[in-house]
Amino acid sequence: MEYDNFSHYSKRLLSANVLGDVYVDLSKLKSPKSRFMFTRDLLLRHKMLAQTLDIERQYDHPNVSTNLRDQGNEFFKGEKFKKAVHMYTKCLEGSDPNTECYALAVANRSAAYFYLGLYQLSLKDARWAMEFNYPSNLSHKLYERAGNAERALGLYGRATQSYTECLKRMYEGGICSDKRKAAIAKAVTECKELFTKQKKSKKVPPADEQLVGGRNENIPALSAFVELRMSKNMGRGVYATRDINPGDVVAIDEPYIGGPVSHHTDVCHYSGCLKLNLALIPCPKCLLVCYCNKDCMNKANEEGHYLECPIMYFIRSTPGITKMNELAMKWFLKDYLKMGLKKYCLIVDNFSKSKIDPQTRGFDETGQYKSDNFLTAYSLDSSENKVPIDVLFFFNCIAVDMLHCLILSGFKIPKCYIGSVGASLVRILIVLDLNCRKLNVNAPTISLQRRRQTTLTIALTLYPTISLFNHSCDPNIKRSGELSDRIRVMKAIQPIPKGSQLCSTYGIIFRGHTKESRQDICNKLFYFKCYCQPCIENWPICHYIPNRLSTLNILNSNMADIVSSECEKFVKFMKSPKSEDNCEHLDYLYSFIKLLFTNVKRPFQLYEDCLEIISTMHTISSSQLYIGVIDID
Ligand SMILES: C[S@@+](CC[C@H](N)C(=O)[O-])C[C@H]1O[C@@H](n2cnc3c(N)ncnc32)[C@H](O)[C@@H]1O
Repeated sequence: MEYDNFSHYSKRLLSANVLGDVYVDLSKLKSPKSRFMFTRDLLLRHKMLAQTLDIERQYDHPNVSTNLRDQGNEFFKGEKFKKAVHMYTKCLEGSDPNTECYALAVANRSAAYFYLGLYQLSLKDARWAMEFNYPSNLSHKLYERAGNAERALGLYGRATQSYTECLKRMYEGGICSDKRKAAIAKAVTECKELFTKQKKSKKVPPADEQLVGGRNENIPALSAFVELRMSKNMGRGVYATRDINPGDVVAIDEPYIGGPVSHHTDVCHYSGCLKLNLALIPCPKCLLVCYCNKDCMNKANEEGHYLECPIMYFIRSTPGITKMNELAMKWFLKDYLKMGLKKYCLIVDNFSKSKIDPQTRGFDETGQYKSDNFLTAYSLDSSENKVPIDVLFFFNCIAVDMLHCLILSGFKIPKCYIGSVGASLVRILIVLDLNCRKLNVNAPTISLQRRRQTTLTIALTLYPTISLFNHSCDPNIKRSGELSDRIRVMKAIQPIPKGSQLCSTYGIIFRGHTKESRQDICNKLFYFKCYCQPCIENWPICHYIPNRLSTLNILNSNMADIVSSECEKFVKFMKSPKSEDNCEHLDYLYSFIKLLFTNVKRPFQLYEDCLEIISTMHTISSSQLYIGVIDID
């Protein structure tokens, strides 16, 4: 099963001999609220919920921590930096983060990392130490170290700021020699110069992308050249109202909610930021979420982190996909704070009672579909009635567990609202599961290889407008631009004639998987039978795709010679070394794919090759960005 610890709740019920009835009873209940309350009663009755939020955290005696740190210091003096890091880490594992010893050990480890040449780790620890109880009269040392690490990483803008802060603190403390101050002042000047030089040599960033034809009147994140239409097999979908060309921008969407995909990822936890940053600072209370800076931290608190903070540890121990559970709680708290409990419950209750029109789902009363609107996100596909009963029960249990912890932490919720909030959490979990976790092909990503074949998802993000696109195993639109950006730009990668549907891929394309395995994936992950062209026509996979022109695949015999000579040119193009200038190549590739689109029957190998090159060229490598992004603008 693809959810972690899926049998967490069912196993315990099974041992109490009640599980068999549970699924039957649950499936008889028609309203989400009654299902939630049923599950809650069950878990309470079988004492499966936490009694208290007190964590029995045993710290070492302060003497033990100090001793470990001293041992680390000895290794450090002897220039045995690896051993020093090991000792400081041991000290940190047993120390109370509220003590000076903890802050000193983090700071010392930062120094050891620096000497090992592990500048990113050194920087991270220096920033962490600043957030804890590091003696303020010594704080200039941390800023100097941060500056040194940033300088070594080529982050001259950040280094200038750190050295300047160091100098300021040296003067305030009045303890450093003039010689030391002069050295730091020199570092400030040098980094400033390097930063100016670096800025000048940086390539001009790509121009801001614009939606082709401007914004859509009713769906502002989509192009004016598309509209929503219903189809029997796919429900709602996005269709072209004019011919759309490869390279045209068809959607620019912002996430409704988002968070790092794992706590090991260097991504800011604040939903409105989600930037990569090698020197994130932790929330000083829970230490479990990290931010770029105080500004992001404050904004996240305004959106509800202060309410989830006391239960962060417990959410992290819930089964399922912890990061998704976290995101669900974050989503609820954000909207609870925006609307207040009464209004929130009224809205979610009305939603669950009303008959949903599949065509206008997610549009507001003024006829707008906006990605920043609660009901737009809340009404995204949740495959009503298709989610298996065991999965539905599992999500209900998680929602019960999380809400129970929230209440234990002091969150006030009148009894009459428990069912509404709980049921809304279940819906949020399912919407997130289907539209952001499994559909993470659109999520912010970094490349692990220069050619971007392998990427790593760094954040879970819910894009309400992009979620309107149906899936095709032969997508004609794809994400483009910087892959790590939280703002997602979708571009056409093939010609899309007026009246055709715009489809992205949910992660599978026909070239790599047989029809059976594609259908299997769509069914298992998204609960639908795929009705895209390659599935209906059973297109062959990769090595069976025709790679020669013949009377069988030339659609227009008058064009045969031109197509044939252009194909020869394209083969030469593929073999030739490429310059860095993508734009120059893209114009050529767009014209070639358009020629094949109208004249050759698909699938055809050169068409598929051209398509792949276009998709790759539309995205910007972020391997450099992983470092560069944290420098100042
Ligand atoms: C993210 S939503 C896409 C928008 C959705 N059609 C709507 O009405 O809002 C995903 C759902 O669309 C439908 N869908 C998407 N691609 C499909 C395909 N290739 N074949 C059949 N149904 C599809 C399935 O019902 C799936 O659960």
